[in-house]
Amino acid sequence: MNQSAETPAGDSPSLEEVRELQELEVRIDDFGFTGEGYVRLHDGWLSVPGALPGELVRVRLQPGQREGARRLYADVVEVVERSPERRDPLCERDAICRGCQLRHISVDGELRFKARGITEVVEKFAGLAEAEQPPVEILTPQPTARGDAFRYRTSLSYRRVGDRVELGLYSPASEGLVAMSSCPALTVQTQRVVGVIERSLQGQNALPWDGEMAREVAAQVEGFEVAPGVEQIRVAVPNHGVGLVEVRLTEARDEAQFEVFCTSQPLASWLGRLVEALPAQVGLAVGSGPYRRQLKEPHRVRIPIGRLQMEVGYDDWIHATLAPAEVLYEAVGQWLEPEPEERFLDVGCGIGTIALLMAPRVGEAVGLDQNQASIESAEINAVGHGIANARFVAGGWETGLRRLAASGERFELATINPMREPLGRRALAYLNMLGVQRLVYLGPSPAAAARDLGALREMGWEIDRLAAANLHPATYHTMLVARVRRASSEE
Ligand SMILES: C[S@@+](CC[C@H](N)C(=O)[O-])C[C@H]1O[C@@H](n2cnc3c(N)ncnc32)[C@H](O)[C@@H]1O
Repeated sequence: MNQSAETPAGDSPSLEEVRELQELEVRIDDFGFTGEGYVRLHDGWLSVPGALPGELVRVRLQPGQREGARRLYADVVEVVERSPERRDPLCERDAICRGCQLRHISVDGELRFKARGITEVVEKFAGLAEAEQPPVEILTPQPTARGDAFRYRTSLSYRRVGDRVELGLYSPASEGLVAMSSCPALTVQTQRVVGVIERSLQGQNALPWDGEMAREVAAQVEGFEVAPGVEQIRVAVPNHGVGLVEVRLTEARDEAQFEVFCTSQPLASWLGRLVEALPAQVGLAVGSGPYRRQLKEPHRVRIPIGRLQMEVGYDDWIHATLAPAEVLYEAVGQWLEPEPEERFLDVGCGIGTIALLMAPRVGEAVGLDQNQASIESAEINAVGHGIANARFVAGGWETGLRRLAASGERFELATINPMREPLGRRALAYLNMLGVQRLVYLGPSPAAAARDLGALREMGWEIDRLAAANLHPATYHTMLVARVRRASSEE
């Protein structure tokens, strides 16, 4: 049974006390890395999603805490003393959905949290003390609206509740599913696709595929066992107008079993209906890993980015949020200070957006990316815009940069825009051979980016501008943007 207690501010309880009390009042010390509130305990930490630094909150320990863990997790029961930064949440589902970790804080508070995060990772991983760092600028669309429809991907789970079907996101705070078609954080296109999936299920009081049907199939197939979890079909909807619905069968373990799943009547007819109902640019795939079948190919689409109309296919990476991305692209052009005769290298070019935006301002722009599909899209986009001084090459960080260096290419300017992994010292070393002097690093994972910045500093580069790019408002995600110059270069 839950007890209740108060701990005077400043008197932090121990892990054991928190476990015993289950429900207690705590003063939040600071933000954790992922935007949750955290409390320093005598011998560990307490993470409280949805609580803000300085607040006094009544919290309840979440069920299922790991034995011996030094970090415990609790939910807010009541905010006893509010932070002046606290704002009304973005939507009425706030209490149960944690998709947007910073939905309850003012825009200024969110931006300060993000800027501070950049300072901390640069100090920790790039080895540059706060006092030595340039001030962290903020790159965010103006005015910044909380609750912009910025998310293009969601996972929907299925479950049968009595004679009803629920489709949505599993909520961490209850066993229920949160419906996603009206989630204000999803892009309009993604909401539309989720709506199509929901409608395809309407009027059914049984799942197209569920545990019961699995057992019926199991009775027909020798060696087929039904494990717990077969009731769930997960549907992911990445989207920018172009997307893919993936129906994951949790139980396909061999080809024969997969075939039975796909052709079993309730599932097959539901999938058939979905193929008809989904927009042309959204594909449909069933299964995962080795047992996966594409039932409908997604069409390519055109997306406006600044003055460009970029063609994108499903296998291409592009920003989830366009308005903030445009602010970012604008900053890249300004920060690089290009001269008309200089050559520009776009490392991790994707569909070629940065190279094509830079091409009119430089002598030549070259894009490098390991994704062959994106290189083809980039070429299509260059031809489509009549841009003749941009070309694109396929290759990994190290091999691609080495080949460019080996063939005697030279560039004054570059951007580096990886995913969430650092490039590493060996790949970065080629930048010196390529003659690069000014570089803008766009790091979706600030810690990974700061590691690369640390390696560059060791090789004689200097960070002279820093920014936190707010590409995902209301979440803890921040992009680290840094301008780095080769200190030893003669300009
Ligand atoms: C964040 S996206 C950047 C896309 C592009 N700069 C834009 O603004 O649209 C990262 C890109 O890095 C590429 N990439 C990831 N790992 C790579 C590697 N090891 N070598 C080369 N490219 C890689 C991906 O294919 C992807 O297109």
